[in-house]
Amino acid sequence: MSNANVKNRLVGDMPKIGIRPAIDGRRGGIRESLEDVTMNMAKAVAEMLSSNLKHANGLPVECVIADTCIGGVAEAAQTAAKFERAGVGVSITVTPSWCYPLETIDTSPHIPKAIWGFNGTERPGAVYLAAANSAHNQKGLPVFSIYGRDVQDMGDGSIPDDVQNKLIQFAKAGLAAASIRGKSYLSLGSVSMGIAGCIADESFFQQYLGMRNEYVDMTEFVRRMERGIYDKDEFERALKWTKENCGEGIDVNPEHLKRTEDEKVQDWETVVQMTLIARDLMIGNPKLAEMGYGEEALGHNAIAAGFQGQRMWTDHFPNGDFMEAILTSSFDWNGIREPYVLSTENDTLNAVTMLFGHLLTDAAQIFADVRTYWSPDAVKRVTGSELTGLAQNGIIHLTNSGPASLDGTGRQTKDGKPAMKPFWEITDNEVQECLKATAWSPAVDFFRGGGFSTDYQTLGGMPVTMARINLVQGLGPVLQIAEGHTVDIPQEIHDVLDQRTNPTWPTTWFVPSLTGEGVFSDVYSVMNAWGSNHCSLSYGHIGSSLITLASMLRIPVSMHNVAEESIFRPSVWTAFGTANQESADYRACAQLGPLYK
Ligand SMILES: C[C@H](O)[C@@H](O)[C@@H](O)C(=O)CO
Ligand SMILES: [Mn+2]
Repeated sequence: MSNANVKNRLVGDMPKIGIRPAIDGRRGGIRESLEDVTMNMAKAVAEMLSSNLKHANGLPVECVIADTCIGGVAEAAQTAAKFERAGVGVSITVTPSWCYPLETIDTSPHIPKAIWGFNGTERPGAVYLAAANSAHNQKGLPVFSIYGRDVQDMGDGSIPDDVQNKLIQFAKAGLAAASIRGKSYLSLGSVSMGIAGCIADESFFQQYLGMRNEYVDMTEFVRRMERGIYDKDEFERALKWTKENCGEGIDVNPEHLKRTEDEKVQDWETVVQMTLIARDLMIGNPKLAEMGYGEEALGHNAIAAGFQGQRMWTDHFPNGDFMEAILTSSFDWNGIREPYVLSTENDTLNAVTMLFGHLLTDAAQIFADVRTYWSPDAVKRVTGSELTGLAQNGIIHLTNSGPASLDGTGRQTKDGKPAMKPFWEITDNEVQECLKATAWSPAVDFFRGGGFSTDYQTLGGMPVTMARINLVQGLGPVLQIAEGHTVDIPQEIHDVLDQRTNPTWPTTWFVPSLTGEGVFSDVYSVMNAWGSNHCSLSYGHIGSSLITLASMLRIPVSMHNVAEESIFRPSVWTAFGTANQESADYRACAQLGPLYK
């Protein structure tokens, strides 16, 4: 595998989970009686988390345990220093006993925090938990409170399932926040066709995500193409792979607009070069240093990027569809690898949503235009046929204007059902199936400079979550979430609807799960309430994890269909009201303000 295509991070560079065993500091009996049981809780949590979690780049998740139990402020400070040296990004305090809250809690302002207070009664771990929660809340340092449902015996070293689930959900979201912090968003170009989501709002990136904004003009692609600033060997390999694996689809253009065969040959070379160049711009490439381009070799430390494309680029050059589709997929000519987060039309807000989804699921995301709500009546009128099954209440046509990750074909499987998986679970055979399910159609009239769009139909039956961050003046960022499923519809219906829309683009038919309440009372209302033209689609029902991450970053959730019992936010949220959680969420986020302000 080429060095260039590995996201060049080592285990040591990844944020760690810091585990803090807190203890009653009284010597002469109490502390001594608790040392082992407390440290063993820390070890059990570390073991459980590192065996259940990986970073999205495939590296193992490491836990760092405090050198001693924390009985007072001196040990709390020693632990904070150790964690800082070790690069801890998330902290979990565990205890089976009473301890002194203000002296033992983690007071670092930027690290997401949780406390597991053992549900036992020999020593009052839950009393500590409640007192520590109140200390955190009084100090404006939100903490996730974890308290098992059933009483355990003091000597019971196991972690109950409900506690495990909360620890995992908290740790995964906390690691996502910590992995984003300090990275860049790279705008390749600027605002596409007046789409507001393309505005890189620096305060949002800096204060809510802890990120930098980087900008490269699209002329940089021209410079690197014309001067050959890319790995030529890799280019030859990539082009060969592309010719062998990326079959050309139908050319639906009228004769006078069709690109000639010679132009198409040239276009393939251009789009493959663009793919190499965009990746190098994001993460750098040591090969470029060998070629004498030391500055270019470094890249922009970008964990996410977007390509403006339309219109300045696409009016003249081949479009970015191949580049966006391949980079956001879990494989290319170098083999199976972590997908890149690269947004179409440089929609920065959709890129951030994709980044959340990627870091929470470890898998590729589908970037989509939220194109059309097809009611059962409208479908009947234009096709003469009825929607049935999951599709019977209408369907939402998710179809990006050209590219989408090939994982979005749904040709990977989990337990025999369509899925989008972390790259380390994907097989060579599944890669072939994704490639076979995709045709690369010559771009239509919107794209005067040519290019090849990703034409596929997502298989039905995948549980998925549609999400989107919107920015609202005076309010800041808000997150929308709709869990649901991809659906198969009869091919004759698909063909009519696809033909009427654009037969060269990827299609996902989506049905949100209806709850009977608010905007989730019908499919139309979900579409009608969507806050922008784009969404990101993640595999699985991850609304609850998205809500946990959003609460860490103080982004309120403006709509969701997640069951109340699976919502997990810092304990201070309950102080903002318990009867109406949506309203409490807005007020908690507003009061706390962005994490990195
Ligand atoms: C081809 C068109 O310009 C599309 O790119 C446009 O409809 C969009 O996707 C807008 O988000
Ligand atoms: Mn679009």
